[in-house]
Amino acid sequence: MSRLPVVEAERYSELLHAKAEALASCFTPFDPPEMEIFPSPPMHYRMRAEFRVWHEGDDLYYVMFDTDDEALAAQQAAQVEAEASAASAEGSQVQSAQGKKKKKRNKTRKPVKTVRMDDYPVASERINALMPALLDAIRDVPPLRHKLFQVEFLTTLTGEALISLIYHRPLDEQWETLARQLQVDLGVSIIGRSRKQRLVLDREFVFERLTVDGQTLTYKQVENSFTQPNARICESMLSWAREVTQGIGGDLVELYCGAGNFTVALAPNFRRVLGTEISRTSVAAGRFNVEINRAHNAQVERLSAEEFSQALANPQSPYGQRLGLADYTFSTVLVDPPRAGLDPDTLKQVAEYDHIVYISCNPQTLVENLATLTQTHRLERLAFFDQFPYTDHAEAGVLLVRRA
Ligand SMILES: C[S@@+](CC[C@H](N)C(=O)[O-])C[C@H]1O[C@@H](n2cnc3c(N)ncnc32)[C@H](O)[C@@H]1O
Repeated sequence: MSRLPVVEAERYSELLHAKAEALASCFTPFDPPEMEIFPSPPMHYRMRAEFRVWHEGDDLYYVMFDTDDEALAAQQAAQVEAEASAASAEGSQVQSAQGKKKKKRNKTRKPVKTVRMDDYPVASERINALMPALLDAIRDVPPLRHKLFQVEFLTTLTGEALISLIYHRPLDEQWETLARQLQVDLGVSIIGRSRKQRLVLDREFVFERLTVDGQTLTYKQVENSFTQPNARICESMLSWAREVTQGIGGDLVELYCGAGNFTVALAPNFRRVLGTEISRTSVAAGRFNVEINRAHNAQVERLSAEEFSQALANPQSPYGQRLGLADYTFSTVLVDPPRAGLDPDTLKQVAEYDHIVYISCNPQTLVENLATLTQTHRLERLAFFDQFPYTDHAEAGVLLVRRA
């Protein structure tokens, strides 16, 4: 099966409803309410995309890997990286003994299935415009194309764009001078990366503006850190979460809060909000986003979900005191974990709140966690957000309320 989404805009509605039906059937053991369905735009919905760069003689183009096997995809990535590195040693017809050895080893691996990507209809229009423009601008400029093996695009609804160029060689002053000109020519910000090197020429972030329930929220999104890929679906998720928590009051704790995506949007519904997150970069962006959106009742702290469970169990511990846990009265928890879902301690802790909002990018682990949570809580709201059209992946949201 193909991992790469194939856009079939005219069939989008049919595919959406088939996926919704399959998803809804996962929740039947939990006596669910009717599932709310939030469609994506049928095209140009992904605000970020990354491609490998394939060098072929004087030409270069983007490729992606097409397999449903994650391990194979990772292996292919490593293989193509090695090959791209060898191929981009342009002009050199002499292969090193090491290079020959590498090539021989690769022959024993499964064949790489790479797909040439001249455009990417699921990605934003800005990414589609930048894809050929970037290649045209660097094709005949050896210092910019030499050993370039990956390109990452991060764009926004407001039209901002940041491009990361990733190399198998150290970046020097000549690269920097030419990349600075490239920024101007393309109207983007550029970051150059190679082993142990990260050159931020202008800035390492973009500003996204999302409309939530008629209100515009501004989010700093930093390169190479988590952001919801589908901006319109993100707006739907934020509006839904705001609606289902309206009138609850009390305090909200959020685990896995990233750069404060939900923290900022839900702050008006609560007396105070505490967002927690493990990534240093996301925590810094989260604090910035709290400030810029004047969510003065919210704070973002760096700690893992596991550490938070420990702190909550002992509010007088150093962590508990630093967070001021004794001053909170949490009525609600919002979790938005990675695909693995909640670890056993976090699951136990989450069951302690009267209201649970669970946003999940993996229905399988959500269902596993619901088997525990529905022993104490009833499933009050259920939503399907089509974050990843034309794939089997589904994003779901549930509201659980403690049983009387
Ligand atoms: C699916 S993302 C959600 C981020 C955020 N809610 C949003 O909407 O952008 C999951 C987040 O969990 C963070 N994370 C992963 N493992 C964690 C852990 N054990 N404790 C706390 N945060 C974790 C990741 O850094 C990532 O930001």
